[in-house]
Amino acid sequence: MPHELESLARLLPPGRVARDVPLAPLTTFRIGGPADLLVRVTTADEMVAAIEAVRSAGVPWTILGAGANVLVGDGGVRGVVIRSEIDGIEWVDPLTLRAGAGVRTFPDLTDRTVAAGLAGLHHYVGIPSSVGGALWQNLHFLSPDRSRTCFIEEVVVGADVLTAEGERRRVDGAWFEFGYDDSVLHHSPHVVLTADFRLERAPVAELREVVRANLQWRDDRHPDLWLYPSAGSIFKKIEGIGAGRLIDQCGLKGHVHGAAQIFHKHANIIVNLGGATSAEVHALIDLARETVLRETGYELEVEIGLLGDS
Ligand SMILES: NC(=O)C1=CN([C@@H]2O[C@H](COP(=O)(O)OP(=O)(O)OC[C@H]3O[C@@H](n4cnc5c(N)ncnc54)[C@H](OP(=O)(O)O)[C@@H]3O)[C@@H](O)[C@H]2O)C=CC1
Ligand SMILES: C=C(O[C@H]1[C@H](O)[C@@H](CO)O[C@H](OP(=O)(O)OP(=O)(O)OC[C@H]2O[C@@H](n3ccc(=O)[nH]c3=O)[C@H](O)[C@@H]2O)[C@@H]1NC(C)=O)C(=O)O
Repeated sequence: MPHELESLARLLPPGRVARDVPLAPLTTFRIGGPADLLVRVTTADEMVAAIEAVRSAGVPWTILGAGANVLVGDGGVRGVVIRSEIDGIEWVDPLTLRAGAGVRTFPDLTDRTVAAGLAGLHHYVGIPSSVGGALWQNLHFLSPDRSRTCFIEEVVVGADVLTAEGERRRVDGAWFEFGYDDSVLHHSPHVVLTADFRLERAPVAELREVVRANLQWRDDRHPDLWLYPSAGSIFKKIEGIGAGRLIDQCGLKGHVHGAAQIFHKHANIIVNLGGATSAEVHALIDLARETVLRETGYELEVEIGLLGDS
């Protein structure tokens, strides 16, 4: 191990740096080989120390949040995987919540804000994500009347980040250059340490009704992660058409390859039926892309992050 990583291991509490750690249990897909080295950080200072160590050691590194939007290759991930478990939720003022990048948007932030009668994060109930992953992908869900999509960017007012240049600084929401399934985090290796969300007062009963309806909506379409591990939508949205609808029209819904399946309720989701490999999921991705292109002319683009060696 390079000496910078030895020093990091000495700095962190015992057990937070380990070699050859299987990543499958750290993902909602439950698929993937080991990280050469896994480092778990629970504070912003530990994250900064970890990034400084991997940068000066010159080894490849990857950040993992809730592991809800990634497919890890069967060969695992070379170099260092830093799991963001940055903790802590505090009120900056009565309407502004600050949360560590490793905090779960659901259930931690939804539960806390709904109970306090604050609107803004309740839309994202039921969606697995860390705060860092939510900013990375601009977490989104349909509005209560289903007429538009709500994005987490609407409530992000600031964040503490470690920039790609190694500077720790406070940024505002605009700095993230949010788009659909997109932010500046996709394009430069900046790291989110904490984020601030500005919320609005709303009656608790009204928020609870949105929570109930959104959970019902997801339950009707999405796999229960305990029964069917998955990573949510596999392909990017095709506005007004629907990636899932195209795959469905091509007759691929329910198609099985090994232990991976194009989910029987929603064709844009691939599920792990038990012991699926990354290679099996890739085979289904290729099948869907080739079939949809041949039969409809549309090119499907993968939405999830593909980590490591397939
Ligand atoms: N709508 C839905 O039903 C679903 C939506 N999702 C979305 O997927 C995302 C899942 O989040 P999560 O599981 O936590 O992410 P993951 O653990 O899946 O990590 C995905 C990527 O997020 C980036 N990332 C994570 N934390 C940080 C951080 N602190 N700073 C910078 N980058 C970070 C990393 O990108 P890099 O490697 O480039 O550094 C990482 O590879 C959410 O945004 C959610 O919207 C997921 C499932 C279902
Ligand atoms: C699941 C995710 O995000 C979800 C998000 O939860 C919901 C609610 O906002 O809207 C999107 O789903 P979606 O179901 O609209 O996505 P698509 O797969 O493009 O489906 C569009 C439409 O196709 C139709 N459809 C879908 C699947 C199917 O098997 N058959 C079918 O006919 C449905 O009418 C559906 O409404 C996001 N998916 C994408 C790719 O943008 C994720 O990011 O992982």
